[in-house]
Amino acid sequence: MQKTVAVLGGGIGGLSACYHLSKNPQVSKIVLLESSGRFGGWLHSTRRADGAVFEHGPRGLRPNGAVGRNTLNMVSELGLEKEVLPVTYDHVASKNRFLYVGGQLHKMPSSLSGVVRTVPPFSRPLILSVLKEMVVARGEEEDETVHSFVSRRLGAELADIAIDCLCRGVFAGDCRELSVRSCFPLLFDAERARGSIVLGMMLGSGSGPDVPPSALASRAQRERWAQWSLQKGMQMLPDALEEWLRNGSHVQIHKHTAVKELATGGNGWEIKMEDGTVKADHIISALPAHALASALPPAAQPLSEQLRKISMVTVAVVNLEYEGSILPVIGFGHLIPSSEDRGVLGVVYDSVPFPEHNRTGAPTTRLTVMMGGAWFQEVFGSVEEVTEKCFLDRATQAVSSHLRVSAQPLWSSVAILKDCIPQYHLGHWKRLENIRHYIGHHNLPLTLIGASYDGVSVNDVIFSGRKAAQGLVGEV
Ligand SMILES: C=Cc1c2[nH]c(c1C)Cc1[nH]c(c(CCC(=O)O)c1C)Cc1[nH]c(c(C)c1CCC(=O)O)Cc1[nH]c(c(C)c1C=C)C2
Repeated sequence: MQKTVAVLGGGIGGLSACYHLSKNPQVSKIVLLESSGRFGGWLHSTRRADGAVFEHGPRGLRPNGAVGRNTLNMVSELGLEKEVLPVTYDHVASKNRFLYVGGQLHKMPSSLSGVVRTVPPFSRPLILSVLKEMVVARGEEEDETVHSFVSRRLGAELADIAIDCLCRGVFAGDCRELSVRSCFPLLFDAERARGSIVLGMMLGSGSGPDVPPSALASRAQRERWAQWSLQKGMQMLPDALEEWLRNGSHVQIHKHTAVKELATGGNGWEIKMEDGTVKADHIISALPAHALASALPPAAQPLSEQLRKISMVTVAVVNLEYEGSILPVIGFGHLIPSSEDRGVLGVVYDSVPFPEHNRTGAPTTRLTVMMGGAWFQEVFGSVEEVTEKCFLDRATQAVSSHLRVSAQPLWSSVAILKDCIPQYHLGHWKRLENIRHYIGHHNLPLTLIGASYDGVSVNDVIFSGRKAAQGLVGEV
């Protein structure tokens, strides 16, 4: 029998699920419901008439691993190959990353000599921590915070500075609360399998899903791409997916359609919106966990309770454009540990990896300052009350003190990404186990995808959409 699948949420995960469902002959109808007026979620680019492109959310994607190959395969199938802007590992934006500690920028070691010497802000050569790591006893806990795990294995200094920064760059989160098991499963598994992160990384600790590479993904590997973007910004990807879905005969696309309530009925669902009801045999939810919790029926209260425990943080993203080449250093950008400044997380030097996104004509420098995250409320107060001007002032202050830039920006934009990154706090794995057990035990025709569960990167989210769509084969 042919079935109807409803996909809730038109971010990149929901679009990816629809794309793969549209190739599944067992699915006769796909209904995509998006509450806002646009698809793509946090993938959002401003394209100015003079050719300049500014990213308000994720910028370069990584090509590595099964999930990275999977995204490039999709890019290729969507006909976007010619739009790809690769950045290789030997590019200066891949080699040079900085930390802002003690009022100064410090280049992170990127070669062997940087690992064997003492390189500030660290007080001893990194090689000593690495060698010692191999003999530290295996942890016994089911989960541990990222900070505690790294302090135990590599020392407090690396945890306080490097890992604190990394967690701010990836999760905009606090490494003292984030779970190593869920945020860095490769590190956790390496310790479990080999007793050491270093040995685990060298020897490998298991294989990922099998995703054969397209010609584009093979090219990325051959040419050693570290990251890539698209000519007119990352938003080209959801735009191309939307076009693909609009050309499909059995996909119904709805924008401005918020889901109010979900009710189970017969073997499927009744999805109540402001102006009508849709019936579906199966739901793929690409909504953030807390948004799904609010729509679930009262009978599913234990599930809603678990979903609500997956918290989110808000990031203020300020894009700045300056006249000329104003950077005192060249690289990917710099991160700031929470001990130095709790509110400003980092600065990305966008024009270094992607000069193609600069306006045509005279040279410019494009920067993005990221603020808030896990410290948003503490530093800036309530998201409803804080003004865009406050973020713009704080961002230009940070650029002038960290990069010694006294010029005023030519152009700026402030975006407040409310609840944009889920936080996999200590015990996240157990919450996922409870959630999946509830869904299985109650035979709910419901699949959860998106950043709230098994990985926050764009590649992870796209892959979760594919897995959900393919997992329905034989089931719907
Ligand atoms: C809106 C802000 C975001 C911040 N992190 C993410 C977003 C969308 C998500 C994210 N960023 C990175 C990853 C890792 C995996 C990947 O797919 O690339 C994820 C899930 C990488 C990254 N982005 C920045 C940094 C410093 C890193 C760490 C790794 C690296 O050095 O390449 C830029 C950056 N992103 C955020 C901040 C605060 C920041 C600071 C410069 C938050």
